[in-house]
Amino acid sequence: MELKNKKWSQEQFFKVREEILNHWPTGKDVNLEDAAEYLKKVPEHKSFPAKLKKAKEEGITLAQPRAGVALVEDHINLLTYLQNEGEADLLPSTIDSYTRQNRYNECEVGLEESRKAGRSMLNGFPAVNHGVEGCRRVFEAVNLPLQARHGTPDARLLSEIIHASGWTSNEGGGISYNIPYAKSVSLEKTILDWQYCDRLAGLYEEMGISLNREPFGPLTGTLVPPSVSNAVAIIEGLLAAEQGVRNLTLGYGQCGNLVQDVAAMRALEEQANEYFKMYGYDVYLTTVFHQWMGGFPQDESKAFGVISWGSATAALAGATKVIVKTPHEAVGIPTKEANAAGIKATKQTLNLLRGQRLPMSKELEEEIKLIKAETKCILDKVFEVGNGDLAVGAVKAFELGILDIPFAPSKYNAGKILPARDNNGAVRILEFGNIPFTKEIKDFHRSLLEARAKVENREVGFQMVVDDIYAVGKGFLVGRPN
Ligand SMILES: CC[C@H]1O[C@@H](n2cnc3c(N)ncnc32)[C@H](O)[C@@H]1O
Repeated sequence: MELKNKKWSQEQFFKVREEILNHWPTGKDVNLEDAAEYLKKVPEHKSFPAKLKKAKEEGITLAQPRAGVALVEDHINLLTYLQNEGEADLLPSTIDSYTRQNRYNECEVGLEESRKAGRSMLNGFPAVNHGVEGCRRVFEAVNLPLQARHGTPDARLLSEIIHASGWTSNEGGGISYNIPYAKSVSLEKTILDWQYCDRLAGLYEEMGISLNREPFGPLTGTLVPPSVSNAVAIIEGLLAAEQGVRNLTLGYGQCGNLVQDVAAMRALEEQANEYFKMYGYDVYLTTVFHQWMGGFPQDESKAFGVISWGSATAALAGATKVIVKTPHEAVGIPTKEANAAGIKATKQTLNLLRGQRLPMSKELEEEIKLIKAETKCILDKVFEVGNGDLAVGAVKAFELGILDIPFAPSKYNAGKILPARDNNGAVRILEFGNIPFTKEIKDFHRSLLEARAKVENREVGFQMVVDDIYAVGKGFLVGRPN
């Protein structure tokens, strides 16, 4: 099928659907009419769109952890603990790495090993192998909305199964679940495959069932400049809207400087809404702020400092939702206790800051303007190289380095862009590659990096990037020279 940013016909969709439901035996248990009936019975308090809308109207920030283990019963115990002890507002099921690569055979092995070992031998919940039956058991056991969180380039079967199971939100996108997650999967394929996932959500919308879609905002989560991640978020939002998605959460990964992070969230929401309006999409938009996605301190007390700073920033930015980290972030998959502790620390901070927003200031206003201007430079070029087609333009933009994500593993990513922090810790750009910013914007970034270099009595250069990558793990924001 030729890639273009056009809503799939039902014929196109059902033709592909026949094939993907055969990718694993559990696919045969997915029945659209049965799924629609099941979804129509989802109560408000277990619907992602409903709960997000309520939070946005009340001006509060919801807390959502990541969590996933191999066996259904253990996963139910984990989610129930995070709901009752952790006081989570929304629940995930973080899907395991084999499922993300469609390696369902390995999931079977991991499930068997988990039963034998009495603990999870997978790094997440293998939803495809558990199928609708297992995923519905999870959904019926909890009392909060449930979302699939993963990193799956081809999530077509996974999306069919989780939505048929009452899970009213799905994370991911054709760019955001490819470039940071895969090495050699073509963008044409993943953008097409995610058009399928969005068209599925659109189909349910047409049946009167609202489902939430959440592109993965942070991307590599390593010093990603706000305008770069905002551009990708808006592109994925527009691609989803074209397939009939009506309820979107666009996201951003914390960089660490308060004014820049609040500006990024404000710019994202305002600019995304401008584009939805410009292209005539009726989208209900909410936002998600991811607590620091880079290297974490090993020390758990210091980790709580990072978690609380991310929570405070999310609240002051007025994010609809914040994704929670845990004090085990530096070591691996958290215990349920550590996961719950991360949520409770987050909610304590959110509650202390309830109703507060970072006041407008000259600094904040300028940062919002800068991020919007940069994002517009990128999006204008994406449309141009795609001759007006956003899907084609996105693929071309990566080929030309117009879209370029720092430290991404994908061979389709140019990898020429190099970020570094300025003296206040805001993420700026040291090497632009082919990112199409104006000379004025490039000079502005350079001047800020020169100012830092002067303070640190060193040259602007790659060592700053290296120092910044390790800084937070060492307890600082800016990687100062020794
Ligand atoms: C996007 C990466 C984030 O997802 C987290 N993560 C990945 N798998 C799991 C998991 N199974 N349980 C809890 N957190 C998880 C990981 O710690 C990191 O913060």
